[in-house]
Amino acid sequence: MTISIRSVDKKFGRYPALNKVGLEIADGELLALLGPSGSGKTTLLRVIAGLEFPDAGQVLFHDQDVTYASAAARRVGFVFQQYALFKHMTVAKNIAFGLDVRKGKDKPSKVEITRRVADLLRLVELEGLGGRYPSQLSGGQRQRVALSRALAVQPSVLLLDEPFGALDATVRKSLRKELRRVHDATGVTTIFVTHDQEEALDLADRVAILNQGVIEQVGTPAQVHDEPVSPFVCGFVGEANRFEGTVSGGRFAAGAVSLSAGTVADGKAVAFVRPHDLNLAADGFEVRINRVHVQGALAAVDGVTVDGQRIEVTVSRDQADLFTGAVKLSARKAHVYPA
Ligand SMILES: Nc1ncnc2c1ncn2[C@@H]1O[C@H](COP(=O)(O)OP(=O)(O)OP(=O)(O)O)[C@@H](O)[C@H]1O
Repeated sequence: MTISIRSVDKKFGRYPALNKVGLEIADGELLALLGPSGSGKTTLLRVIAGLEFPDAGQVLFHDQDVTYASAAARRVGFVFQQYALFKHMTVAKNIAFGLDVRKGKDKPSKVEITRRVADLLRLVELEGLGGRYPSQLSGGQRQRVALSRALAVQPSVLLLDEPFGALDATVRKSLRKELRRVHDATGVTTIFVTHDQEEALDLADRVAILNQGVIEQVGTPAQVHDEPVSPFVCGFVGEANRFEGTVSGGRFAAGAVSLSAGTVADGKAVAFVRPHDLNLAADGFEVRINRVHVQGALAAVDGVTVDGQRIEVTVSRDQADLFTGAVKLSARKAHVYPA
């Protein structure tokens, strides 16, 4: 199912939650909506679901205008952060629910429903747990049931709103992999809301970054990380050292820090350098090293420039010993924007 969102506006009172939002989602794509709290992610997901209607603009499913169609008519599958499972029903009954409530010729036979539930339990690796009740499952297992239940009705699109938000980091990571595997197995167009950039970059084919109701950039995880189009995207996606300074003749300067500014015009500017884009260089700017801490195969280095700006560097562990006392650093790559 391809989805087109065209110039969608949504206000709550006078507050614009979505402002001229446009987005094209390809058939079978897994897209993450990423942004800070209050940026409009949930509102956009609800507009796509048909749980909220826009003030202006259009939503198209496969070239058909569904802007004001109900959620049921759109055949969307939904997974929320809270496990919205029916407590008094077994796992199997929960998964079968959307099929059980169908009427007439739309309702599959009992045998067919049992087969589909078994397939879905296998898909999310919960075989043998169909007879349990939600209270007898872990948080991660409940979300896998919620995912199966959303998939049972063979939705045209699967929408997930922070589905792993309430789970601990390890379970989140494994469910992320699981969702990707399930997506690849089913091919359902999937839109996933998260405020966790690592989750978005790890999971999605493309990431749409929202800031105050506006989409600032849509791109592959590599594009939004390596070629951020705005200071907001650069600061939000991935780690970065941030400097406020001035561009003059193609160089950015902020106190002791000097960086290539590319084609940015002379004037006030803001610059970002990823910690792994800094390296030792005889003609670099001086940094006094405060601390080196090993993190697995990498080492994180904390330092400070002569005029007191904090600098973070990430290096491979075998280079860590070189970072003692005072060193000189230069940036392999800097992102500079007019301020
Ligand atoms: N029903 C509503 N009534 C009034 N304001 C609302 C309503 N729903 C959302 N808003 C406001 O619209 C803005 C966008 O909210 P939304 O829930 O879409 O953001 P979000 O990016 O999903 O945030 P979070 O990550 O915190 O869930 C927020 O400022 C929010 O307070």
